[in-house]
Amino acid sequence: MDSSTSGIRPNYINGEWRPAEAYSERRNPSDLSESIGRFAMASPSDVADAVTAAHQALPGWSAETPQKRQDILNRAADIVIRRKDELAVLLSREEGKTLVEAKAEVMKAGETFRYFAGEAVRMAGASLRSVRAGVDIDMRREPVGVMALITPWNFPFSIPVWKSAPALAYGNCAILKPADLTNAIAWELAKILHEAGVPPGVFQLVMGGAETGAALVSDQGIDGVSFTGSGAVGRRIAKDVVDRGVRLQLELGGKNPLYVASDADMAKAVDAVIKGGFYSTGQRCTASSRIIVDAAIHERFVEELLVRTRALRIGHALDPKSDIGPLASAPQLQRVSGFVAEAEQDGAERRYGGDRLDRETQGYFFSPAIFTRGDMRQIINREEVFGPVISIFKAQDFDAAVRIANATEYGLSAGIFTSSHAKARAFMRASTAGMVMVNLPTVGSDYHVPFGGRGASAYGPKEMGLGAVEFFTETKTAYIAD
Ligand SMILES: NC(=O)C1=CN([C@@H]2O[C@H](COP(=O)(O)OP(=O)(O)OC[C@H]3O[C@@H](n4cnc5c(N)ncnc54)[C@H](OP(=O)(O)O)[C@@H]3O)[C@@H](O)[C@H]2O)C=CC1
Ligand SMILES: CCCCCC(=O)O
Repeated sequence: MDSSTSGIRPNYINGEWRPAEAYSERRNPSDLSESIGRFAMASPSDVADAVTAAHQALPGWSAETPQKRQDILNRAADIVIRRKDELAVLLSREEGKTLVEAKAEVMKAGETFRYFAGEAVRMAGASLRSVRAGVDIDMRREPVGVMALITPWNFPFSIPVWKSAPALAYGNCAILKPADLTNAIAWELAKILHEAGVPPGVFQLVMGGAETGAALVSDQGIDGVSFTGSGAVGRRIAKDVVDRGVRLQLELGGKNPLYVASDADMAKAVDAVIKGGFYSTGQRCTASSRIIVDAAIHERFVEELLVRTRALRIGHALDPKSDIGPLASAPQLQRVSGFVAEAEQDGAERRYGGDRLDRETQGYFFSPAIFTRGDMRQIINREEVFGPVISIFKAQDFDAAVRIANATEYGLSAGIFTSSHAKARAFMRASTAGMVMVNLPTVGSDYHVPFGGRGASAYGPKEMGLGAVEFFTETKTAYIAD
């Protein structure tokens, strides 16, 4: 499958591995001396060929039995589970998350394939009586068509699977354009689906940068786009596709609050902030970035958080002693460092961290940053940092905490730590987020329920679970009289 002459991993178009002269190379963010590999950059004509191949495959695939689709997705799940250790090592080497986090991501991808394998035979409609005599109604679901899947680098295996599995389960054809930072693990996904027996043109991989993504989105043969990434790019894609009547699903950023009430279990709340704010090097759309703490416990909370944060081990993602790996890239390091500098200029008090770290290998290592004196006028509390940086607010009471929590254009995830069920229920009702966590970190989600946000965090149907069928199928209602 490799282009033997150059060792460049080829694209996967119409069931064949297609080489290209242009390539990009990825280096391990934990150890820049190590190359992860070289990956072919798909040209606009490669993208056009993929869209043509998808349309050629669509009639057969959409008419395929649900059993056949289920079998292929179950085989993909089997391969993922069988290869989970090597896939996790590759993911950790390429993206920089620790091996523990990489294994969790790979397992979640395998479970997602298994879930949507089952969904293939549960593509349910409804039969109803009409309000008119002698008329029956049949409502059924049908595939949308050729779907462009555009994914970010921070969950470079599970997000492509989150999109590919339902797309295929419901009879669509899918063309994946992964982030250029993380082609290696996406290439393995193409290999897995090829081995699982996906027919030519049903699933395809076109690697490349923003220009490859733009060529795919703007192709007139695309029937739907599922995008996960930054708000800026999502809005650009929306401008391009909505006028064309192309179906669109955007999963964007977050500025997620975690409220620690005075009756919270302090140790659990501190642990949740560490996991939600700093693990995965803070590079999660669901990361806890605004921590709101009741005034009565504010200083005790900050002190306990500082003790735990100082003990964190920042290092090579594959080192079992590392709690936190490097940032994913040089631009990420520059971006996060810039936010730290701005925060201090905006009046936030830097209590810990926020600096680039040297380690035995050259990498993008960065110390988790803790700011107090949080204020919504500070840029760090309005824009997504996408790094291990948290800002702590002091709240005088519950209502003040809810106001701060909701004071954002985003609405992805929000959390509360409290021992009061009444307070938890009140927060769940008052939150403007699409997902609310009670006594849990703001990160983490189950694969069988809808995932997604509101406001600037999303557009269109939710992903995953019962949400996926709304995006990856069209309903058709038939009225039948004798
Ligand atoms: N809501 C959610 O579920 C999640 C949201 N995110 C968000 O993603 C962001 C980080 O990921 P990141 O990859 O940097 O996001 P980007 O928006 O930069 O990129 C996302 C994807 O879009 C591609 N792309 C870039 N420009 C265009 C374009 N003009 N047309 C089509 N495709 C394009 C990128 O390609 P390339 O990278 O090759 O340039 C990449 O594959 C954060 O904001 C984070 O919050 C991340 C995970 C989950
Ligand atoms: C897989 C994409 C988003 C995952 C959200 C989370 O686990 O926090």
